[in-house]
Amino acid sequence: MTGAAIRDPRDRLIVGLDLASLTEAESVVARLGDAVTFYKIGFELAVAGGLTLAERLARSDKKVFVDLKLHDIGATVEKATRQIARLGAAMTTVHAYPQTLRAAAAGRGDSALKVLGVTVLTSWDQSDVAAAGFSGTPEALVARRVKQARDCGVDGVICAPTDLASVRGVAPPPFLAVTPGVRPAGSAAGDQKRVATPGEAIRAGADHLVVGRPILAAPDPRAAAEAILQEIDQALAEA
Ligand SMILES: O=c1ccn([C@@H]2O[C@H](COP(=O)(O)O)[C@@H](O)[C@H]2O)c(=O)[nH]1
Repeated sequence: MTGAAIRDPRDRLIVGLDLASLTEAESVVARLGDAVTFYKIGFELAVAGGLTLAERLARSDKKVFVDLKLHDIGATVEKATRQIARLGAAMTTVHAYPQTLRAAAAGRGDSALKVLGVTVLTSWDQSDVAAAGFSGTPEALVARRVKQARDCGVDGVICAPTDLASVRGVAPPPFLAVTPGVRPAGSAAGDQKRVATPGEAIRAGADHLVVGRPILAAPDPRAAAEAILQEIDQALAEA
């Protein structure tokens, strides 16, 4: 199920478990309880044994996004993607370069895993794009990478919520648009540079929102997640 068809706000919110140990991650999952059904496991937790948690969550009643942003020679990316599919993950990421995208699409095969191409990191602005050696704006680079992701056979992209209007112009649903860089009004942006609120992201066409620190660092993580779910629900009702 993708895009407009996803009406339960819990299927839209992906909580990033950016934590240093399995113990901490398991404690957050327990605290969030049935308020959260979708988790992301990235580099920090993955190197602390997080892939075993990914497998356990996927075998329980949760969905899991294994966010390893693969980028390597094609054979390596293809085999790694196949292994991530075997964990039972619902989503994974590769950097949005054509060779890498095609390899990941091959590794996914006909499994249920959704492969997403990372377009331009949400922590990048114009100066970071230039420093990395690319000409043009972040928006232009995102648009180019979305077209390449679509043409290379992956299932969607990671983009900033502020990119969604142009992303949706190039790749309408059911192509997935998943957005980190989501900040409830008043919460600290941290190192994120292209940000929007949960409501803005949903109204602009995001399928799923990834939220880490605004929930993990909150005094009451469950209440913070529930406030975001309420905002998502409100935005869906307006759509
Ligand atoms: O462009 C990207 C790609 C991935 N991320 C990941 O999303 C979360 C965001 O966490 P916050 O604490 O809500 O900022 C984090 O795991 C990143 O690795 C991203 O932010 N931007």
